[in-house]
Amino acid sequence: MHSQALGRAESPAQDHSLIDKAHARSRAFGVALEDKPDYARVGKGELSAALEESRFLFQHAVPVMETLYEQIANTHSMVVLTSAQGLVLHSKGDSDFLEKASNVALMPGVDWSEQARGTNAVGTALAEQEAVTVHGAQHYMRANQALTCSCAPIFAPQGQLIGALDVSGDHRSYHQHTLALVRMSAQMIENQMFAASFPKAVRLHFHSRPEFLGTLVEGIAVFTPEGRFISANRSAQFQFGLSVNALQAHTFSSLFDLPMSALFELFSGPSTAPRSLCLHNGVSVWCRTEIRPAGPWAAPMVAPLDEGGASRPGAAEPRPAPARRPHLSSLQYLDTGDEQLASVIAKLRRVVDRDIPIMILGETGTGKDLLAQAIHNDSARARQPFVAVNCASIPDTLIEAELFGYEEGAFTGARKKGAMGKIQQAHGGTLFLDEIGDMPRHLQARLLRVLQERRISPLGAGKEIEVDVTVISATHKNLKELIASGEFREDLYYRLNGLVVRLPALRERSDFQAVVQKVLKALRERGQPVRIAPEVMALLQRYHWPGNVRQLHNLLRTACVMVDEGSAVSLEHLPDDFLDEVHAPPASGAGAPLRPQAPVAPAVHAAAPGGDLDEADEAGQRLQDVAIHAMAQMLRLHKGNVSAAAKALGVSRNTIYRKKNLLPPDLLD
Ligand SMILES: Nc1ncnc2c1ncn2[C@@H]1O[C@H](COP(=O)(O)OP(=O)(O)OP(=O)(O)O)[C@@H](O)[C@H]1O
Repeated sequence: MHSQALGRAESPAQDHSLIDKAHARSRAFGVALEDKPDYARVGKGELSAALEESRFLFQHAVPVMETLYEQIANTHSMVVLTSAQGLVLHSKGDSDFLEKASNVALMPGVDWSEQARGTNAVGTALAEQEAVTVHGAQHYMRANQALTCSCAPIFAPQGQLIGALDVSGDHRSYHQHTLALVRMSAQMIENQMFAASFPKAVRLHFHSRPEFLGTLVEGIAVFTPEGRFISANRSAQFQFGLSVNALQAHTFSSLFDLPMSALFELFSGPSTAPRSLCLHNGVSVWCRTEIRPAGPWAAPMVAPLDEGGASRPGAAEPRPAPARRPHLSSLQYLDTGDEQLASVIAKLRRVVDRDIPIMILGETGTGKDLLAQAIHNDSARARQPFVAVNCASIPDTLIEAELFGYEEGAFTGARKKGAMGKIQQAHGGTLFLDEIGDMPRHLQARLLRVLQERRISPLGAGKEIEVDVTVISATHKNLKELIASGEFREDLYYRLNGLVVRLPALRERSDFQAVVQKVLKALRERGQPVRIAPEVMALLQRYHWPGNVRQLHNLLRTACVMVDEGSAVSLEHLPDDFLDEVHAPPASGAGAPLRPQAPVAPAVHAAAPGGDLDEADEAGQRLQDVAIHAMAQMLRLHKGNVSAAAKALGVSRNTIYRKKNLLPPDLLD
């Protein structure tokens, strides 16, 4: 589209309240209406630092700016790229429309924040995080009223504001479509940055109309190969009806009501035709995906710029992402000063690489999965696969195929070429059997045979396949009780419990503050603020944390999102439901939400002093009834969506799956 084809109008249809708000901010900043134009540029060092910080944006924005400029050439306008602070990083075009005194106004190094220049498209778009045109007299400073400017903010693939794209020109050259053009160009930059990020992630392209796949308006969402949400572009956020922050609590299966394995299955054939899927809100979309190998998925932020601001040859090529971050995945990382945990870690270190099966016990969210990964990463098998199977979340009817795999035609609906089971996938590495207490009885014998004979026979296969796996299992259940009731095989139990370790609940740990700091550090690595006010720490320390570290992690993540950059997390940033729970008087039989000041022993079947075991059992039963009732209510509210119900309750999905036998059968999706 050439500029001549753009429609003209006298002035933009503008949301006046937005301009009024910007004027009020400008007054509060003390910007003077009549200030003489002063377009002093920041020093060379400061500009280089800003360019360095924005190098990823710069690399992807410059080519788009060229194209945009071709479309507005001869309109006495310039295309301008700024940082998130409103500092001009790059501009393209002829500044002859500017008065002599101000012909450097749009040059790199000039600050166009609202604080510096009052209401203007760049400053106001950044402040409002919204695309805006500021035309003629709408500018706060008289010196800028000869301009018409349209600007759109630009967001990084991880969701944070990183800059703005602007077209500024003589106010007489105003075109009503300039803002749309700028908005589309900003989106193009965002999509290109998105495409260059998360190289190893599973990337899903989708739109309700198949002809829009591959265009600027398609939704793109990326997930880890295990199905954890990583990020989504603007269109995807719009289609999900959720912001990128809200999406952090989701997984592929909670957004598409399908397990990740079904997606792999759907796109496993040679056809690249789009397939129809249904979003969690009931909207049907057409999807395309490229299944990539599992592996590290974080985005490299590409190579640095040289002095002149140009990217180095080949700089757009992503550097290979580092392998796993060692501090996040080793036993050493988990040791933060709690004595019980230190002794667990010391025992584990002795058995790593000794081919001794390890069993991890602990409440939900205490970090059993993380510990299993750490054991694997500290072992000689670290470069081989780590394959986790959650026995509680796979329906009984599928667990056999999931674990042992199947051959072509093994059962109705079996995939054409058959499928490799998880045990075989773990060959050479570690098989982590999470929630082993939920393994159906009839499969326990088969599993035992695999562990004894180190061979598997996939469903429908005549032959056996050798497998070499080291096994780690985990459960929150009392396996001895399950053995007594005949639900768990004793011989399998003894096969699995070479070394049994128990992870302490968060409320029992003496290193609570260190755990909080570690979780905050992990959040900071995703660009979020980290300080925490002392009264918040005191409150957190007194809470009883039924969901353990997972609950703490979720709470801090939400709180950090609420906080302005540089400020500390204070009480007002904590979610209302958490504060309600903390401040509610303890319901009879439901236990107090705050833990006693002194560390407590695990409360399993502990009779109160002077009380008898029956009373404790009764209280435990009442507690269980309350929990089941709450789960059923939440599941009803969320139409059987286990992830959404678990999130609303602040528990893990496993906690709900574990109670599935006690819940009305039609409630689980
Ligand atoms: N020591 C820790 N430091 C930081 N984060 C942790 C720690 N332990 C657990 N977490 C975090 O808490 C969450 C739950 O951990 P994990 O899945 O390992 O628990 P789990 O005991 O296996 O839970 P479940 O029994 O419900 O499967 C994860 O987000 C994990 O990263």
